[in-house]
Amino acid sequence: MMNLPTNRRILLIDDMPSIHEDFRKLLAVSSDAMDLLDDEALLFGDSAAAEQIEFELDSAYQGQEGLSRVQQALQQGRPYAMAFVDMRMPPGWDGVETIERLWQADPRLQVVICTAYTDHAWEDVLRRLDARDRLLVLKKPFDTIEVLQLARTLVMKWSLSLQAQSQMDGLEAAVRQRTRELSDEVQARRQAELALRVRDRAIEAAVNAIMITDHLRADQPIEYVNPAFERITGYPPQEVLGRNARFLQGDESEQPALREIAAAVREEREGHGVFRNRRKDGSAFWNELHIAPVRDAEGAVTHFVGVLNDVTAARDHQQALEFQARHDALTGLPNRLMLRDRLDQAIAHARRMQERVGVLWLDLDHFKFVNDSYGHPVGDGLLVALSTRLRETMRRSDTVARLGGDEFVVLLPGIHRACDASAAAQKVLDALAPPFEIDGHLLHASTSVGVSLFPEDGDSSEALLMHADTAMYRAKHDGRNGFQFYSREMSEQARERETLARALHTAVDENQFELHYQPKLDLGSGRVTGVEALIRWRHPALGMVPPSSFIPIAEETGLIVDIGDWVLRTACAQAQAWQQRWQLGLSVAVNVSPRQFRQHDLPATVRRVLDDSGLAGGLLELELTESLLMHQTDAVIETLRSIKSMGVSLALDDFGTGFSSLSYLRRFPLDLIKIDRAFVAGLASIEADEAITRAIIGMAHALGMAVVAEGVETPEQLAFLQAHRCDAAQGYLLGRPMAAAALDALWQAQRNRLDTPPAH
Ligand SMILES: Nc1nc2c(ncn2[C@@H]2O[C@@H]3COP(=O)(O)O[C@H]4[C@@H](O)[C@H](n5cnc6c(=O)[nH]c(N)nc65)O[C@@H]4COP(=O)(O)O[C@H]3[C@H]2O)c(=O)[nH]1
Repeated sequence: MMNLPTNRRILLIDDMPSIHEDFRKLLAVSSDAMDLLDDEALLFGDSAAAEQIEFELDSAYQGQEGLSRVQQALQQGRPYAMAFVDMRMPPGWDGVETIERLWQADPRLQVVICTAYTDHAWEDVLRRLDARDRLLVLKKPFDTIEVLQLARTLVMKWSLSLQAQSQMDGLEAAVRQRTRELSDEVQARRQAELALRVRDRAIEAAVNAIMITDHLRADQPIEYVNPAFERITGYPPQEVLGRNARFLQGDESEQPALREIAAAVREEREGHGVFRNRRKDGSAFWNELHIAPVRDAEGAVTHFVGVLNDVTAARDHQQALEFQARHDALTGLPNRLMLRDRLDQAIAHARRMQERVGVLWLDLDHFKFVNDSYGHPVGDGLLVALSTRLRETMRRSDTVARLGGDEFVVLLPGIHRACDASAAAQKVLDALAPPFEIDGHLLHASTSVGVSLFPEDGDSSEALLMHADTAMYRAKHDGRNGFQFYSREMSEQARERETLARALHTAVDENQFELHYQPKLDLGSGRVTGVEALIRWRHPALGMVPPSSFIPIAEETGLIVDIGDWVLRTACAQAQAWQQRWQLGLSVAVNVSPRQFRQHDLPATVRRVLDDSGLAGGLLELELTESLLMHQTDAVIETLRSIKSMGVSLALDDFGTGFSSLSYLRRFPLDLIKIDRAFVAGLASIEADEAITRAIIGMAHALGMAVVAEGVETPEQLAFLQAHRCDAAQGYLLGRPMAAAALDALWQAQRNRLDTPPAH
């Protein structure tokens, strides 16, 4: 038996105090009543009778009072289970009105109308109150048992209905709860479906190809591919579903990245690789593939998801960048970086195989002239053409690299003898000998080549390159357009050169230079008509340093410009001093180096120096080298002309040692040619030298130029030159270069001779 909520509170509303008395007695538990209840228990099997029923009876004598008691009881949380309400209670509300009010306050209150008669028809009453199950009618006079039974039943009913209500509320709450849960579930399912749809859509719309394979079936067939798969590979889904993805490999199944993917599948883990695949049309593309296993609830792999990305463009770009980083932009040849790699490899290989490695360092002779004279596009064209020729000439296994500017290196891996390297060097020289035609210009690209060998000249790429460079420098020094093997002495010389270069800076700052002057004899008159100024460096520790040792360094370092200015100023000042003192019209010849000619505004300098010294332009002669004129241009001719317009003479020095082409002499406004002392040395002994000297004199005269012979040391040489109408001569025979003061005696004698009238 469940525990019912008990409520024994009963309110009696009646205007008759006697009735209240009667009810009080009635509802007190009498033995009769207990008997009666026992009978009921026997009949209904309920043990309610066993309970000690003690009603709590309250009294009210008017409807209003009854209402306030009901309200009070509600406030206390102890409502009445029922009320006996008298029908007629003058002067207050009658029973019906009272009941209406009571129910407004407490709709659960059960009411028993006590009446002997009624002013209302019962139908009206019931319709008006509309609460038949809460309302009973008790006719007076009351029967004790009836009242008691009514009270007991209604009290019980109140409890039962309260319980029923609470059960109903519980049920409703449970239903509400379940409904909420169900709607949550529905909502969650909807959201899951939406999320799946979004994911599906994302896969469908993905730029990357997505492929799902069945891991549980034999040969792991493709189960799904998204539209991007067809875009990238060209294969529509129907042609790939059910197949293993390896058909994308074509015949390139040996790529290392593929092995990594296969391992990842085998080991059921994530994997990544970039490899070449084939599209349906057979074209190759670079596929960057990521794969990841999909596991079921138990953790077993059921599928693999693969994301494919066509990275061909990015890879091409990267390869282009890598190519750029390792190649020369102009010629496409490997650059220094790549050369170093190849050289390192060649050395390692040669060391294992007991072979040699040859390094040829090439430097174009006079490339700067090409650039300066014809402009950079022509210079670039020459470099490109030369690169092509070199590449075509050398073996495929050789590396032809450009280090920048006009410097190239040819790497000869795996040679056996030193003569293999010299043969290669000669091949380079031969290949570059024929002229190049660039933009309508015929250009010669003579080259100086330095050769170093592994292992004898060094066992590292740095050493081999450095020594090949040193050897090249020597080759250039020894007359250009040739090759030279490296030797240990060269390194020593290179070191000396460096020391000298540093000392030369100090020499310029501290003016350690002097000028010596070598007389030039006019062979017609037998008089000294001028001198050549020759620089001397008196180094505080090294003593006299010959010009042949420091002029090339001064050229390389650019110091020649300052030195040349000093020479010009000093020589002109000296010539003017002599002129003022001796009035002999002696000219002074000054050597002008190519760099000086190129980098300096020479006409302006000459003008300034003449003005400053006061020397007449006609007494100055500039000696130019052949290489300076070799790449004749309008600019060079223009410079020469403007110098000549000051009355200054122009001489071509060391004629016969360089290209010695008389044809180009015609184009320059030259006044005289100086025959190199190498030819003069052979006069009166070597027939060929005599023939050449004769030819030079003849052709120079034909072109309106005078000829000066250098290095005359013997009377025979002098006699030969005189006999062949050479105009002037210099040489130890006639006078060594000497300090200015030492020449005063000569000028004095010459002055005297002029002042003494000839004897008749
Ligand atoms: N064996 C022999 N040699 C003779 C004889 N007569 C003269 N010499 C030498 O021949 C060289 C002539 O000068 P160079 O050909 O212009 O050759 C010059 C010239 O190219 C250059 N040089 C000298 N001074 C200057 C200068 O002030 N400026 C520039 N740019 N170069 C200079 O240095 C080169 C060498 O000058 P130096 O040593 O003074 O050598 C001088 C001179 O001393 C002889 O009979 N026999």
